[in-house]
Amino acid sequence: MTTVAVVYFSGSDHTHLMAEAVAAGASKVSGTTVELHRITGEQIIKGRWKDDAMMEKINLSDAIIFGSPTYMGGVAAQFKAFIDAASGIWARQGWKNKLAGGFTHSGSPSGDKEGTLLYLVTNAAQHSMIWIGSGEMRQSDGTNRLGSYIGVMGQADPDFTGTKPIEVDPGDLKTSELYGQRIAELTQSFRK
Ligand SMILES: Cc1cc2nc3c(=O)[nH]c(=O)nc-3n(C[C@H](O)[C@H](O)[C@H](O)COP(=O)(O)O)c2cc1C
Repeated sequence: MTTVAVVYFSGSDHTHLMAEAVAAGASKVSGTTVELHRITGEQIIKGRWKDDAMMEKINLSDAIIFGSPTYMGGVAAQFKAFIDAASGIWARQGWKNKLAGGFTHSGSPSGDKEGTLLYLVTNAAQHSMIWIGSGEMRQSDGTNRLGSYIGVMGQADPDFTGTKPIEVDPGDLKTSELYGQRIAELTQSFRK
């Protein structure tokens, strides 16, 4: 049995929907336990993220898939606070050789999402984790429609009226699901 943790922040639920799709994909792989861990602003006190119970669970996983919306070309502050809280784990290399992946959602077509994913790669490298790319070619059914190979990208035009339901492009959801499945399968191969 292997455990895949999906750790993410989402301000207005696009990244949350992607996280659920990643989890659904990972759940398709028998012998995989999937955990969704949502970072919230309430976990940050005086600028420091703290949730010992959540961190303990994440530490026990075999793979961690990180998700954040793109805010100003990088990860959201709330997510960065979690990353900074994990620096103690970095010091003892507690995540070494766990598999890692990442996804992000933005409002603009580019929106500089690459900056977010590249930061997640850097963080994984600092932890000596093994980064897994998206692994899908662009396809006419919407799979990897944004052509991101580092990790998974999603994009939807912002609704400045605040009246429309929160939706993620079906192709981005499919890509997220395939990514979760890919990481769960690779985690099982790696742990054999
Ligand atoms: C503080 C802030 C900064 C943002 N910066 C960017 C950005 O740099 N590029 C972009 O395309 N969208 C940007 N957006 C839009 C978000 O990426 C977009 O709304 C995304 O879907 C939010 O994901 P969520 O629903 O999971 O919170 C920003 C939104 C906020 C609130």
